[in-house]
Amino acid sequence: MVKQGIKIFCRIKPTKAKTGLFEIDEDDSGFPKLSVVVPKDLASGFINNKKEEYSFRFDGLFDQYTKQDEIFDNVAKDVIDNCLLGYNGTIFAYGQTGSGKTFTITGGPERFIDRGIIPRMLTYLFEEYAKNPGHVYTTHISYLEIYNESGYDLLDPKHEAAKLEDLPKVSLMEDSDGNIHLKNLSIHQASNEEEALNLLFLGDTNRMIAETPMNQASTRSHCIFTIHVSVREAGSATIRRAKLHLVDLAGSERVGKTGVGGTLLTEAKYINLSLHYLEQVIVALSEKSRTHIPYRNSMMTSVLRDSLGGNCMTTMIATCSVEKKNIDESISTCRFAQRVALIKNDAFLNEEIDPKLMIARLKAEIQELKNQLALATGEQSMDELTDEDRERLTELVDSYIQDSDPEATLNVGADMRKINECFRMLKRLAQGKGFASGGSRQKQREEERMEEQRMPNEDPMSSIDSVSTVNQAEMNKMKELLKQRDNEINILVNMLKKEKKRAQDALSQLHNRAGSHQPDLSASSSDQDIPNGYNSNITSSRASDKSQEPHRSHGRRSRQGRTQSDEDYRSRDRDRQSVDQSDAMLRSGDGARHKVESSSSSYRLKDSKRKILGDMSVGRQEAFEIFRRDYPNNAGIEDNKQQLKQRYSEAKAKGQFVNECRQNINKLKSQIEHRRLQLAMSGEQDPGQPDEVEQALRQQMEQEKANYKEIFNHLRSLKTEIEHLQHFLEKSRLQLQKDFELWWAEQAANVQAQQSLPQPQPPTAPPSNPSKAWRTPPISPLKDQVSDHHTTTATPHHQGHLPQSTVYTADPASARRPYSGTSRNALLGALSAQVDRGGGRPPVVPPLGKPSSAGGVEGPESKSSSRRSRSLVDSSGQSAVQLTGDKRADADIMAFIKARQNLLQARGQAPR
Ligand SMILES: Nc1ncnc2c1ncn2[C@@H]1O[C@H](COP(=O)(O)OP(=O)(O)OP(=O)(O)O)[C@@H](O)[C@H]1O
Repeated sequence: MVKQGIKIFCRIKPTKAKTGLFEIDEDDSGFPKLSVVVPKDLASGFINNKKEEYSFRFDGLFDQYTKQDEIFDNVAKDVIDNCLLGYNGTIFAYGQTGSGKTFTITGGPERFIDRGIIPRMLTYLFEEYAKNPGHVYTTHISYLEIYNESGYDLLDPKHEAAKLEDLPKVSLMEDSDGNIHLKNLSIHQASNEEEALNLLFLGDTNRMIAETPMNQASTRSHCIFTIHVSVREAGSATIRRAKLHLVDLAGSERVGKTGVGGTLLTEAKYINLSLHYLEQVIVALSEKSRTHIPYRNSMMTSVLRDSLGGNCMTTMIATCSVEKKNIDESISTCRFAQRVALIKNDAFLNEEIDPKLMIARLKAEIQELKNQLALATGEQSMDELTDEDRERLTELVDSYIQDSDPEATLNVGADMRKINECFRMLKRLAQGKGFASGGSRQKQREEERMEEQRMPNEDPMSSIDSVSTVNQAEMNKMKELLKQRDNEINILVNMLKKEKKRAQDALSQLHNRAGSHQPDLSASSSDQDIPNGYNSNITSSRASDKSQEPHRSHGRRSRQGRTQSDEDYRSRDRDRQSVDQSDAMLRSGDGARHKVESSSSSYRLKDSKRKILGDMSVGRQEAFEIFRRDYPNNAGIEDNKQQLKQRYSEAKAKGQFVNECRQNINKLKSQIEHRRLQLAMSGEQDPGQPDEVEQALRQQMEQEKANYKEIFNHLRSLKTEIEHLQHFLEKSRLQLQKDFELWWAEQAANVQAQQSLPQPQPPTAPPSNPSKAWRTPPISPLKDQVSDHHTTTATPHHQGHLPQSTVYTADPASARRPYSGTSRNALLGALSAQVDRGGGRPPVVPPLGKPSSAGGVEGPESKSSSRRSRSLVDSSGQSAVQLTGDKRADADIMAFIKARQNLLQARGQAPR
């Protein structure tokens, strides 16, 4: 058992603001110190505390320049290494909203280098597995989200969850021993890195889709990604199991800021009850006198029971923001961490006997006992011994006789039939008749060969005499020698036979192969010469369980009857498929065209645009296109697409190179084989002298292998990067779709509100950072418009009719940006076109910034446009367009009309 305090680390979030309030002191204590200087105006605001300087010690402190890989190396590696040894581990991130918890645990939303602890851990895990081929590993994954004391399974593969409540609900169960079980939480086996990452992607996507402005899930929910690892040494019955929780807690802010200037701190106010309960547990654990720890108060503390004061090696990462406005929260986070550091956990090795092996052992024992019983009662089995039984007995008797130890015993179990058979064999041997089984025949053959090896002039009688006088040890020695020679002869005979078939065209074949780009499928190459693990497929494979099993011996016929060349062929074929796949992806042209197919889930990525547009009406599609073009994240999406394209090209080139290396290795092997054969046949080879030609070939082969290894590793990391980029794109696609739908719904709602109220509403704009904008509490549109000169001011009366939950909290700059200039005209065009269609006109999509030939849309200065728009909506704001009677279609039409009017108003072209 290892008694260990919870380790605490602190990570400072990057900021452009120069605050000068924090200082990191790396003294010799091994525990760096974070000093926080509170400005006087803030210090007086702290409740019951007027201190101006605070200092906190941590096991490690990471400033704002620390990269994700450093965090992984310094915080996570230890935990995962211990997990592989059989110790449970937990890493949890704690800090206020927006301080970088998700960034640290899962990673940033766009760049590959920003991937967080979880994806890096999964990659590391499978790399470690590959390093230990003598061990059998299994990995299972679960992903739980806790929101408002309810648990949800994020690995629901249906991928249709529009709300958190659509996900399967997870509940807590406690067994009679007080152990907590999570009912309904699915657990998935991941046989390789790709499957594991796909599970993470699936969970993250479900998490994102389920997040709405109402529940602000990411801020107020806890997410627990759990990796279950089990490891067994090949042949051992002992199995080690460990659980690793990676926890992204809800935002920890606990105080409300009120008052003029927003600097006055009021009474502490919990916004998240479960974090309050977490604190209670931490406090109870840090007080030695406390016996009752209130784990049961919340679902999160129940799930993390072992991580807090139990059988686990736990690490906390406190995420802090150094900006002045966040200083109180950062101090609070650091204080919390100091308390956490006082908790002592008792981690022990989770070792048990593998039940399957135990059963096998018990079965053997039962059989033995049955045999003994039958022997004692005389009720022996009357079945004949099989040939296999006899062979085995012959081997046992033979090794018994050969054993020079006088104490050696012959143990064949309590089976009378076997005992009798052994007696029969021994009798035959004593009579000089030898074994009667296959084993004896082999012995006889050996003796005959010995006879043939004797000197031709030797008197047979005298040799018999001499044989009879040599002692047993010498005899054995000779037999061994004989066996060796036999083997050598056999090898040469086989080679000769092979050569007979191929000798005539061996050289021409070699030339042919050198000129061909196709892999040499006939080469009898052996994967023994390929470094371990390089035959593994770089593409996804369902049968990849094998990758976790100890490496099987190659170079001989496997149990399924496959030869090594078969394996080689298969392996090469897989490599080719991988390149082909990259090629196909590249050919598809559009980087957003996703080709990843997860083998563990039904998580499929498809053409993003088609997927979004699929069920939209034409007018909506047009509006969407414009929305997309002005979408604040569009630049990032395009950048990721370009990167993806680049990676595909790289992967394709590398894949070809790997194939070439493989072919070269096979060619060199054939050449070495051929050279040996030639020397053997010509008898020129001096056994004491290495052959220089062969050595040169070997050197070349080593070089090729090194190239192969290097490029293959590169290819593997490229593949991971490609998967991440694809995931980012898929996430962006979903976010874009979500934001568009919400914007659209808002327009429709505004129109409905407008129908009862003649005053117009200003347009709302997509958020500057859509994924985050939803998280902040809704702000009245009035607030935005005060600083937005391009929009009109809504009356408070109107706000009451706005769906508060869907109001964007975009900054004024971004609120203006999406609908300015040419895009504004284009959107206007799309809206007009839709309305026109409502009146029976053909759809018109005007070119950006140009007057529409069909008259649907004019440029900003066009008077006809504004004239026509007035005819669509009358001066009272009521629609002059005939509605269809269909609720949804009418809402669409009204949304267009409304949005159009808003835009015109913003430009001063429409009546208010
Ligand atoms: N170390 C960092 N480097 C670069 N960007 C960061 C870092 N930490 C956080 N960010 C960025 O800051 C924003 C907020 O971070 P993040 O979502 O991780 O916060 P959080 O603490 O998880 O918030 P919440 O409680 O709302 O979930 C994100 O856009 C993220 O990319």
